[in-house]
Amino acid sequence: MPDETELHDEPSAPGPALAVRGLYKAFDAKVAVAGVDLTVPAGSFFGLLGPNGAGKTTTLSMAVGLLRPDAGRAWVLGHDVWADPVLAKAQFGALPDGVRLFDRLSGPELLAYTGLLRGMDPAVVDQRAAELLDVLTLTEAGRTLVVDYSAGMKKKIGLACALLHAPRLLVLDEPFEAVDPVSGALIRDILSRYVAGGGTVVFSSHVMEVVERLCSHVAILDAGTIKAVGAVDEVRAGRRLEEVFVEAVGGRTATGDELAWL
Ligand SMILES: Nc1ncnc2c1ncn2[C@@H]1O[C@H](COP(=O)(O)OP(=O)(O)OP(=O)(O)O)[C@@H](O)[C@H]1O
Repeated sequence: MPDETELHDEPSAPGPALAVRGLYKAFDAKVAVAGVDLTVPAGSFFGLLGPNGAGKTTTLSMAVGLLRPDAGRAWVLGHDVWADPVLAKAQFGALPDGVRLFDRLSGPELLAYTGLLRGMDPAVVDQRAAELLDVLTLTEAGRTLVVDYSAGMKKKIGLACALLHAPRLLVLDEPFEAVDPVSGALIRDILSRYVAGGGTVVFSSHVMEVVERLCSHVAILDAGTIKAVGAVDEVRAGRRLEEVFVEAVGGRTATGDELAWL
């Protein structure tokens, strides 16, 4: 584990939307995140790419205050996520991994509950909830409990909860996973408009095309460390992002001899 004194300086004002310094997390002997520094500029569309098990979920969970790091710090719009959690958490909306939701509620109930927890005016919550359910095609689900939603519907209601209080930063773990192509296109549109309007999005993915199409900035994470980071064009340096990714994470190619029994 790195010594806290080795950490880089705190991000200076006017700060980035999200900054993490020296994030480190081990689960017993397994080091999941091995000292990650990231600076997400305000107004950027930032993709965190990495193969399975790279540490994306662990990094984002620590960045939004859902998982306590063994070392390191995180700031949202200048507010320390661990020292000043109430203020920091008011600044962003998060879609956590596995969509940890109060799923014994219907979609409208979950949105109402989320809005009231955030101290929002009930009339505003009702109006925004109806609009979000409509735009995300969840109105038809009616009183169905979220626990009985499909995986893609759970992603969408989780996204609706993250958007409800109109935060300036969204931190989304695999927002496109399990959603159908129509919903995927819809979510891309919503997020693109949100960024065009001055918001900042950070999301994790393994889908290169989505990151290449949407993002202004990218970080490639592998084995708990950042292998490349910067504006997408800088990281790509004239190549396809997939090539850079495979090179960065040491991709393996099939020789044709594997699984000969299959
Ligand atoms: N609660 C936990 N207990 C033990 N090990 C964990 C725990 N959470 C994560 N890990 C381990 O930490 C490593 C990083 O996991 P993480 O979920 O952050 O990766 P990821 O990049 O999000 O992967 P994926 O793309 O497959 O979702 C993995 O080796 C995983 O097994």
